[in-house]
Amino acid sequence: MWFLALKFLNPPIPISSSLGLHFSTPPLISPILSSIQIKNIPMAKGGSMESAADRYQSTLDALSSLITKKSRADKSNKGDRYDLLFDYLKILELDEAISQLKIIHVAGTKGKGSTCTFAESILRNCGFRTGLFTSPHLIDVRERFRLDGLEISEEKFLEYFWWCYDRLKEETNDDVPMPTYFRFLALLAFKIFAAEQVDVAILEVGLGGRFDATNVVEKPIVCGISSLGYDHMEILGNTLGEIAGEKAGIFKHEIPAFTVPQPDEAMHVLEEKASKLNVNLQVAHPLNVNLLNGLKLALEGEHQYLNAGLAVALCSTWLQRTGHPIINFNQTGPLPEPFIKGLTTASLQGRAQIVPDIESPGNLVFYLDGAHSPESMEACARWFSLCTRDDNHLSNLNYQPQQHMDEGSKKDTAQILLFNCMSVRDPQLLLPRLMRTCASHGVCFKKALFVPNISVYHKVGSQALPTIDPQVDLSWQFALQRAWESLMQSDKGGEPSNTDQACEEVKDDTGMSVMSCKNSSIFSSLPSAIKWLRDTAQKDRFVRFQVLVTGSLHLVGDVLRLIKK
Ligand SMILES: Nc1ncnc2c1ncn2[C@@H]1O[C@H](COP(=O)(O)OP(=O)(O)OP(=O)(O)O)[C@@H](O)[C@H]1O
Repeated sequence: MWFLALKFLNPPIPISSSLGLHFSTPPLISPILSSIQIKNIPMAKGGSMESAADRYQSTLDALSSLITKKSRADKSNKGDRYDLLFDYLKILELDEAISQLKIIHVAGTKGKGSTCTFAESILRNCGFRTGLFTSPHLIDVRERFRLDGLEISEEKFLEYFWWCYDRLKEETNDDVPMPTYFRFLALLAFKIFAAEQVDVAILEVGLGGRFDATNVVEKPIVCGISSLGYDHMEILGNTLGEIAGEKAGIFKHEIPAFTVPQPDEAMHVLEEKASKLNVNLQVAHPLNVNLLNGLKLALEGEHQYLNAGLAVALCSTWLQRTGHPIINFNQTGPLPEPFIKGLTTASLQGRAQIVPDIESPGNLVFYLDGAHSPESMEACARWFSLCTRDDNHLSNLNYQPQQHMDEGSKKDTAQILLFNCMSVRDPQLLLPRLMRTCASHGVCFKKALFVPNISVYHKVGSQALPTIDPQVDLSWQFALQRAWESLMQSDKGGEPSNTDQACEEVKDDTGMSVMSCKNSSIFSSLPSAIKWLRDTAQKDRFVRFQVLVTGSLHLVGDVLRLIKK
């Protein structure tokens, strides 16, 4: 049985504000901030003020200038000077403010973003003012900062951005250089959440845990470790135990923590680290679907029940520890109504997202999921296979498949893969998992398309698509294609290599030479691939084309930008 004292029944303990810069009702532009900000608005030629769009772009340019190749902590943290973060906190006068925030801190290999999104939605539905910091973003950097469930307004973003950026620019030097990209974003999140006086700040770790910029938090209310697996091994270590050790770096003395069921090797390390810090570490079980009163989780895929179970445990503990007691937390009693509402209405782009194409005659649907690790590839493949089996999931989207189609009949559907991954990933680990998990559910891709991303890592993009590089290097896409063709051949009992014979060199619609093979094609740009898909859907109107876009959250973001325009 749950007993939940919600905010409207029992107001939470007020969050004290000792930060001089706090404002009780945040004004649109505070006097202190606007005076700093105004000197930053660059003048256009002829003395006129910069337009809003130019101003936003110059802000993104300033942010891009912080991206360095060495912006991520390596395992030993050598040369990365974690201590600098404490200098930045002082410069920004944030050390005291952070200690006032009531934080939920989540690390993990997969499911961090989803868990944080569920937790935010639950606590917002309980009546709290929420701040959510996630990464990466798909289209606009402001997606990373949500206030009360909505991405921060452009106005507020600019205000806080320049407040932080200017102070840091003024106070940093050769010994204390400007923070790198992710560190700056984390500091900005702290600034936003402190100034906006959120009741709860939910923070997703960027990478690892121990040396992540979010880990400057000394006393969170509760910590979570989502599913552990193999990713970023060059930084975090090659074994699950080593990876778990880095993630457990977010545990704090006597602060309770939850995790999901993990492989033994990882669980042992989590338990060991927890016991050293006197942390009460508990395993949150996957959410029981029956607790949702016949509704569905807002984020699709079986793996989301793991993330939802973790979010429920984190929120229950947060409520309890901040003076809003849920007595007797157990998994069998009914869930409080705001929990159900939170879990069934949360939203996060690019994770198991289904978007019918608005430009096609009703027979082209994109299934987008930013999976990029072996375990998430499998989760993604299961989700795609299960939802392409039936069209019920489309009814929520007001999508009407072609009337004349024999709905549900396999012969009327064709599954296509649109794939790219970053070259630090191993396609030999990702593609076989994807292909074989789909095949085990009876789904075979008619064609795989390999494309380069449009977004580039060393620049933070705006809403507009960056220009496409006509001299793009496709060698990575050729490698992916060879891996795919070889996989297809070996799965059909043929020789695993020697795929080139089945391929021919052709020109794509930009005039670039690309390889077209029996089971796959390369496109030199994403718009060319989308155009091909739309033309194909137009030509074959009796077939429903179901396109799985996966391998990279950047690719997913680029596709969303193109198809949602
Ligand atoms: N519990 C899980 N187990 C396995 N895969 C998962 C799980 N949760 C999410 N995924 C997969 O990982 C992808 C990213 O999900 P999410 O953003 O929640 O995780 P993340 O840990 O924040 O990932 P990233 O490191 O990419 O930010 C999803 O699209 C899905 O394919």
